[in-house]
Amino acid sequence: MVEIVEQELHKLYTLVYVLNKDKTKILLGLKKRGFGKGRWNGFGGKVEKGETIEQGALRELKEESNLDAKNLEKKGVIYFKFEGDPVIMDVHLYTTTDVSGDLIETDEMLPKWYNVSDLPYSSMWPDDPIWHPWFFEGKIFTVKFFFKADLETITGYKHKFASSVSELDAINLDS
Ligand SMILES: CNc1ncnc2c1ncn2[C@@H]1O[C@H](COP(=O)(O)OP(=O)(O)OP(=O)(O)O)[C@@H](O)[C@H]1O
Repeated sequence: MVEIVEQELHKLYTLVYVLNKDKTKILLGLKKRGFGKGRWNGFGGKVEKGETIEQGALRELKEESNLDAKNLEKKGVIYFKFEGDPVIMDVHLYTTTDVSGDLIETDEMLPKWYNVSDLPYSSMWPDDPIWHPWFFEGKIFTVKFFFKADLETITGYKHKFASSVSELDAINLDS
């Protein structure tokens, strides 16, 4: 018997959520082109060769909003698997309340501050309302979402919480 195993290829991405000091507001950007066009999201993108994930997160934040972050706090890893696509997106999630520079609209993003209690979920990724409660409660987590090829329908997810960031890498969602 031949067992067919689908190869999984992982690609590294970053996602940065900028919050105000009292964490009542979040800076989102309306994606103007490419993957996720028309959706409000944090700032981020692919990690490039030769940079650390954190360097990639800082670079994407700067490229997409013109902001510099003083420090980034890691909050989790979110995996996305789309039906029929062997690539798994490994999205490393960071947050900061400490940014400097002038916020600008860029080719990629139209930025806007939102009240945390009033986010535009109908124009955001459908996974956001699932993991946002964990994020806003300050939890550290890892989660894997399974999407249909329509990039819209979630067929399932599995998640685990970590007690510290250093624990994150060791989490196996399949055990
Ligand atoms: C499926 N559900 C999802 N839910 C929440 N966030 C999601 C997401 N899927 C992708 N994301 C984020 O969207 C950005 C895409 O990045 P993306 O534009 O592709 O990368 P990058 O800027 O390098 O691209 P180009 O320079 O245009 O090639 C990146 O932050 C990534 O973490």
